[in-house]
Amino acid sequence: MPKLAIDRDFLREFADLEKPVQERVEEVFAKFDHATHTGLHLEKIAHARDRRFRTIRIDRFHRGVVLAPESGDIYTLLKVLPHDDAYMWAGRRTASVNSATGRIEIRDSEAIESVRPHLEQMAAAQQREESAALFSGVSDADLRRLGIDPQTLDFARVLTDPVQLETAKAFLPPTQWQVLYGLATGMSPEEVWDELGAAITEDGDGFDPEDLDAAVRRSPDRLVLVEGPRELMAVFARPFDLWRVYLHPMQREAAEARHSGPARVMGGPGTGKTVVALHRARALAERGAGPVLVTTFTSTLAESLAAGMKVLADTPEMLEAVTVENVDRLAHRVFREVHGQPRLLKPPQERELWSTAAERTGTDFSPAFLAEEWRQVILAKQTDSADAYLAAKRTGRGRRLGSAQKARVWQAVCEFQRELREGDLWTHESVCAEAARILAERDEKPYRHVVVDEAQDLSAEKWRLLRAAVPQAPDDVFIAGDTHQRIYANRISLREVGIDVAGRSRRLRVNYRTTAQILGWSLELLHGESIDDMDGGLETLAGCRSEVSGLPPQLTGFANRTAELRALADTVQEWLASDVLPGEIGVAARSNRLAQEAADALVGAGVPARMLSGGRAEEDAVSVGTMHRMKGLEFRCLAVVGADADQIPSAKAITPESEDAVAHANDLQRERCLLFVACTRARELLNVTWQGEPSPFLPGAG
Ligand SMILES: Nc1ncnc2c1ncn2[C@@H]1O[C@H](COP(=O)(O)OP(=O)(O)OP(=O)(O)O)[C@@H](O)[C@H]1O
Repeated sequence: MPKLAIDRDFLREFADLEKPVQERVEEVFAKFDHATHTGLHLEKIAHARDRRFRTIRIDRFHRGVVLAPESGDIYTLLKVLPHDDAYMWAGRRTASVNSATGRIEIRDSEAIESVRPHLEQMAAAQQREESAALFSGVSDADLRRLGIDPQTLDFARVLTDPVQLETAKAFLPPTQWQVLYGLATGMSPEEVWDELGAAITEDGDGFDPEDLDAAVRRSPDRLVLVEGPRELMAVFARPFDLWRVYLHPMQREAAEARHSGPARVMGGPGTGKTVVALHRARALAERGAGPVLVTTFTSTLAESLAAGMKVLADTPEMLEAVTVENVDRLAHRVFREVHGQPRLLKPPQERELWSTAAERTGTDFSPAFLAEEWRQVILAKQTDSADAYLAAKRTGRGRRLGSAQKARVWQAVCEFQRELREGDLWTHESVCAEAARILAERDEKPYRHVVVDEAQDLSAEKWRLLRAAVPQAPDDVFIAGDTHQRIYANRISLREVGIDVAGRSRRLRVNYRTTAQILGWSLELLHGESIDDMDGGLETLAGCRSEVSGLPPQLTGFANRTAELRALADTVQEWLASDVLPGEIGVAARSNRLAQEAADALVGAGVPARMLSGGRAEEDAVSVGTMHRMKGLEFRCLAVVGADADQIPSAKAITPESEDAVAHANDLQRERCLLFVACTRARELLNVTWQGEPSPFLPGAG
């Protein structure tokens, strides 16, 4: 039975076709799986360079271009174009199998052949001037090993200038172009080979260059094989949600692998960790071993995961097998089942209780210090006695405490906890710790698998709850996160909370969100910072890259806030005038107050703008919010306002160095990470502004 594969570029173009043409495309291909290829009336193309390209009638004016195998039964839909354009497009192209990756490649052979003589002449002229060929330092053997085929190799040999290579992107086979581009930018063949690593599915040789079926199956990042009309309609219904069906091989591997225990996926911003987490949840639900929990640290992020899950889980049974909720919600649910509704302590009440505890026990530690010590050491390490506290490692707490001081802190903590007990008072943390205790004692766990997104921001008691929510079994815990994007104070070690991912970590490197220019500049923000990997080592963003090129971030300083916000309104209006929709624009500020000022300035200038509250961007208004609220969102155009020395780092968020040097350094790092998170929400354009002195974190400002 013939099968249909759809090219990802076509799907994007499908969205731009007129509705009646879209409907015809759906009708024509819906019949595909019960037709034979002859029944489909695939027409040969006279004078085609590659006889495997065929066309199919869509309506009076349009033709589809299909790649038909000579043997095998997978047909690939590549294009739908007006009649003459379709014939021209198909007539000039050839399909081949990349010898390094085994994946399918399509090139515009006619363009390669017609440009080549001109380049050759230029090369000959330059040789007389003794300027070198672009790849003179790379041997043919290396090029071949990296999958460069004879036609591309011959072409590469006449290139003398990187600009020529840029232009050739439009017609060379894409993977081979990337290889050449890597070499042209100074990478060694070994480095390029490593880059190809994820794409190399089997050991180099042995790919049959004629076996297109096998090549299609090896190309899930580019071609999706649809299983029947229902799946076909689902693909056509969401042409923009490419992540739904086309996964990078590394993403697919991370989503589908089987593990003997907990596993995780790491990677810089926009590399598709959330996408992998959702696919993982679907894969686990499909395996049917038991209920899956998908979770994260805020309700806003959980909402967007739930929306993603709805897109992915296409049957009611699958949706039922997967629960999406944030960890606090799970904690409160488990707690309520046993104790009923908790009486929660409000932050001012908590401060008062700490002051009283400090007074009664005669210690001079500040309420804020005691509260942090309780959260980060006593709760985080489950410290339940004075001796345990004396022995506890106080990771992340800089101020050294002698044993006499520790004894006084312990007394104050006991006093605070006594007040909680006697008043039956709880905090979110103690609710979570209690829920973890309840589940740890149960033999029957509520879930079989847990998938955690934005893992870097969860506290130790939350991890303990999640650990206790699933049995220790294969594929029990799956973690997605990036410690470079940690924006809250929790620094934990996965091992200490009973989660061992050793040997089961994967790293994603290709950024699908941001342009290379925005990503490169944002990475500079964190340059030189040592950031832990939650597993005893250091995390790295090395190799994180985007394959999309765009404009560099625009950095501008102003004399005062009024001028800065006036310029913001002008910029946003320019974006709107260039066809960007209001919902595709975001404005981020460090403080809620400045965000509100920015929103007011936009509304005052007649721009529809709304403060982010639930976290969801609205289609008809520019979204304005704090950098914390930006987490998990993305915008075509993003303005970061108030990137001043006074706002970033925010003095309120920084522990004075004199009080605690380690906490001070950690707080500074967190502020950097927050700015990094905000800037990496931009897809195409990023505009960063400040008044007076720029933030010391900004690369290239001032
Ligand atoms: N294979 C893919 N094909 C097309 N688009 C993709 C793919 N993977 C991810 N994306 C898109 O890239 C963007 C970033 O993906 P995602 O939010 O999963 O990344 P992330 O690593 O979780 O990001 P961050 O850590 O910055 O929050 C999204 O718009 C997503 O739809």
